[in-house]
This record gives sequence, C-alpha cells and structure tokens, in this order.
Amino acid sequence: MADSKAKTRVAVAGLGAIGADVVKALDRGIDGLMLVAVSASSPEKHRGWLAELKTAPEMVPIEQLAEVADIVVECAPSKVVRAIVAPVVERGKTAVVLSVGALLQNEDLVDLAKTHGGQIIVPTGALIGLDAVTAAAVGTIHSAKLVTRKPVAGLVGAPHLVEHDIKIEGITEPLRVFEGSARDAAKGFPANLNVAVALSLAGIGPDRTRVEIWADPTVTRNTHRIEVDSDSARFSMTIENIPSENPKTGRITALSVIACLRKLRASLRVGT
Ligand SMILES: NC(=O)C1=CN([C@@H]2O[C@H](COP(=O)(O)OP(=O)(O)OC[C@H]3O[C@@H](n4cnc5c(N)ncnc54)[C@H](OP(=O)(O)O)[C@@H]3O)[C@@H](O)[C@H]2O)C=CC1
Ligand SMILES: O=C([O-])CC(=O)C(=O)O
Repeated sequence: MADSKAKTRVAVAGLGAIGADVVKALDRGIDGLMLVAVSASSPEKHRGWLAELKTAPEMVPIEQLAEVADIVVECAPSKVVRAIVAPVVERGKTAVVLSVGALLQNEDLVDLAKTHGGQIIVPTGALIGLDAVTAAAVGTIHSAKLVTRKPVAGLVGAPHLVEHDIKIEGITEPLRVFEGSARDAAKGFPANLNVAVALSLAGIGPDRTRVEIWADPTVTRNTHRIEVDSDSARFSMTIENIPSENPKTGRITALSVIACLRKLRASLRVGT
C-alpha cells in the first residue's frame, strides 16, 4: 500500500496504435509509475482486453483524466488535444503529447503550463535525433529540413491532398505532394506529420523548418530524413518506420513513449 502511494499516477487518452501499447507496458510495470485511468471514444470496444490486464484501469471521459492522474499521455486525434491537455497543465501536472501538430493551433497551452507550473512533454515519437537537435539549438541552427516518404496508405485522405485534388491512389512512381513550412505541413497533414512539428519545436520553429512530403509507392516504411546545419554540427539522419496496425503511425512511436515514461523516474538517464 505504501508503495502504491509513492507512485506517480498515469492516465492514457486514446487506446489506438500508440495508446494500447503504452497501457500494456504500464500494466507490465514501469518503475515509479502506476496506470490509473484511460479514455477512448468507444469504451465498450476496449473492455475485453482491458479486463485482462493485471490491474484494469478506470475508463473515464477525457476531461476527467486530469482529476485522477499526475501524468496524462495523449494518444488521441489532434482535435481533442486541447480538451485533454488544458485541464492537466492548469492543475500544474504533466501532459505527454503525441498529436504534436495540435500544439501549433493551441500555442497558449504552453503558456498555461508555465503559469500553473505544469509541463508538456513531446517524445521523439516517430522521429529520430531530437537529442542532437535540442543540443544544437542551444547554439545557433542555420537550417533544419525534414523529408518524409510514406507509402500511399500512410497519406491517403490528408486534407492537403483533398483540397488540392492531388490523387495518389494508383501512382507507380514517387510523387512530391508538399513542400513548405512545418506549420503548413501540420495544417495539410494533421494526422501524418507530427514529426515535422516535433522537429520544429526542438529546433528553429514551425515557420523556418522546411518540409518535403513524398507519396512513394516504392517504400513500405514511413521514412523520415532530417537535415540540420548549425554552428556546432551538421547532421542528417534517416529513420524507416515499420507501420503499426494504423498505417499512418510507426510502431516505434509507442516504444518512444514507453522509453520517455521510463526515463521520468529512472536512476540512470541516457540521452539529452
Ligand atoms: N508524435 C509522433 O511522432 C506521432 C504522433 N502520432 C499521433 O498520435 C495520435 C494517436 O495516434 P494513433 O494511436 O496511431 O491513433 P489511432 O487512430 O490508432 O487511435 C486513436 C485513439 O483515440 C481515441 N479517441 C478518439 N476520439 C476520442 C475522444 N473524444 N475521447 C477519447 N478517446 C478518443 C480512439 O478511441 P477508439 O479506439 O474507441 O476509437 C482511439 O483509441 C494521432 O494524433 C497521431 O497523429 C502518430 C504517430 C507518431
Ligand atoms: O509523423 C507522424 O505522425 C507519424 C509518422 O510519420 C510515422 O509514424 O512514421
């Protein structure tokens, strides 16, 4: 009993490709943390597997997560980010945010966290190298660019493609479907380009971070290459993500969240 009191209470909003794996990892055990609650849009869909966990969490509406947990992990659609994160940071608590693009439409959430002593954590997620980018940003970054290549299934239906009548179904060669700022990439591809916003927040911001997006029928993985030039280092790195059951989301994303949660109370932390 004394042990559980000392633990930090964690809730998970969204039980899809990312959230379900995070819940299972918390249930298996992460030092210093205990899973207390979850939210989903169709709770009944999840009752079966949740009941099989060692300790079944409470299912609550997103607005109530902040009342019952110290850390809320957001793994839900971007349109509900505000409803999840605002009550958390207003209470001086911690929100781990995966739908990073939504932070650009809700920039005041960061101010809200500052005012109330809360914190918003953006894990590296599906990307690579944010440790190096945040380090370089302590000095001066001259330029930062992301080139993303996704299989057609990872992009289909994105608002930018619909608005500009860009047809990608049936293409046989790579097609560049977007070139512009991370801010515009987030608007045009809200469910596909959180990585662009994460890179921009770690580095030189959403207006100066450049993004290219390719629909590429020759790749089976969501592939992100970052290219950064700074006064301390020049680096480029590529990650090739195996899609999860949600073709828009790489498998490594949930693992990144789990690694991030492990770091919160770890005796040894490696990486920036
Ligand atoms: N930062 C990064 O690197 C990455 C970020 N992402 C982002 O993370 C988010 C989650 O991704 P992913 O797990 O693949 O998404 P999924 O579509 O697989 O899952 C979304 C989950 O959100 C739940 N949900 C929807 N509406 C609500 C609501 N109103 N209240 C509570 N729960 C709700 C759904 O419930 P139900 O199951 O009942 O339908 C579902 O469980 C997305 O915004 C995605 O763009 C994705 C990949 C990488
Ligand atoms: O950027 C995203 O949100 C998801 C992504 O590309 C990936 O999982 O590879």
